[in-house]
Amino acid sequence: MIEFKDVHKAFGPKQVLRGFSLQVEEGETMVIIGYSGTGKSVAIKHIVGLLEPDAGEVWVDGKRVDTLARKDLYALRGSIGYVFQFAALFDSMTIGENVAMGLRKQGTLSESEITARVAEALNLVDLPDVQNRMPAELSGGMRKRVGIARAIALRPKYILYDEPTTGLDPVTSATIDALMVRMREQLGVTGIVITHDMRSAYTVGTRIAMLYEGKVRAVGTVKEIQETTDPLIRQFIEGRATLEGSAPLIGTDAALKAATEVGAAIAAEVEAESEQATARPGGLR
Ligand SMILES: Nc1ncnc2c1ncn2[C@@H]1O[C@H](COP(=O)(O)OP(=O)(O)OP(=O)(O)O)[C@@H](O)[C@H]1O
Repeated sequence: MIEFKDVHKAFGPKQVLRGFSLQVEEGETMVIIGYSGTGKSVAIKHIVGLLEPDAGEVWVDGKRVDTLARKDLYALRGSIGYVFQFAALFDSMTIGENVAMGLRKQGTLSESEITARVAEALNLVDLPDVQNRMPAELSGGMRKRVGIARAIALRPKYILYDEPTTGLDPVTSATIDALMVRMREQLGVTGIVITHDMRSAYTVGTRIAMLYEGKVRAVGTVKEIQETTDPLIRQFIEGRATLEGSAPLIGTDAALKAATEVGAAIAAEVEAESEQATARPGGLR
């Protein structure tokens, strides 16, 4: 189990986490949603000890991460796969070498065992034939799948996915979603997924938590989140417009009306412009 207990984290004067508490049970996939810059990545970096809380506790597998000795922290990291936002493959290494890297670092397997483990991981992400290719030869979606293969090659108990489908087309995103579901169903991996993609959240999440102003605003099953009456969560999951950057407007009728008016004004201007252009000799270019 992974547990955050009343975690606080600030960077200088910027308070990012302000009493963040969340429990992730064995075998589930917890999706964390929330506005950009609210601290989702900051939260999951605490799980692998990349960040330390200013106050509060972070527990993984019965161990308190934020007070672990370095040696024990490294051992714990061996049980956690981290799929980074931008795949983060080494360009100068082949795909096979990239996937094998963590296994070599662990130093517990023979070369033939590593070869077998790399092949198995690439098979699991449906990329059996790319071992000798270089990262630059692969599409963004394929690189993300390699990132997942690299994480699962270590047979982790937990996988943290930071925006795994960002920047991918809908079909490739669906493939990545299916892979995340496969990791849970076939390998029993406990996962945490940070995403802005609500379709992905509904597909892969056993539960969804929304982070807002440094705390968990709500956590529940997909159905519970979809049926929430909390206006702030509804606005987020429905992707309704705000006019103030990422600052959410509650009582969105006014926001929606204003956005519609702006949209209508732009449409009218474009229409007037094209009418003038058609009236001009030569018409529209
Ligand atoms: N190492 C750091 N030093 C200083 N500030 C940081 C550091 N890491 C994160 N922050 C700040 O903490 C805030 C939260 O960042 P974080 O990356 O967790 O947001 P996020 O919710 O994951 O956003 P996004 O959805 O855009 O990825 C941001 O304002 C960011 O600039």
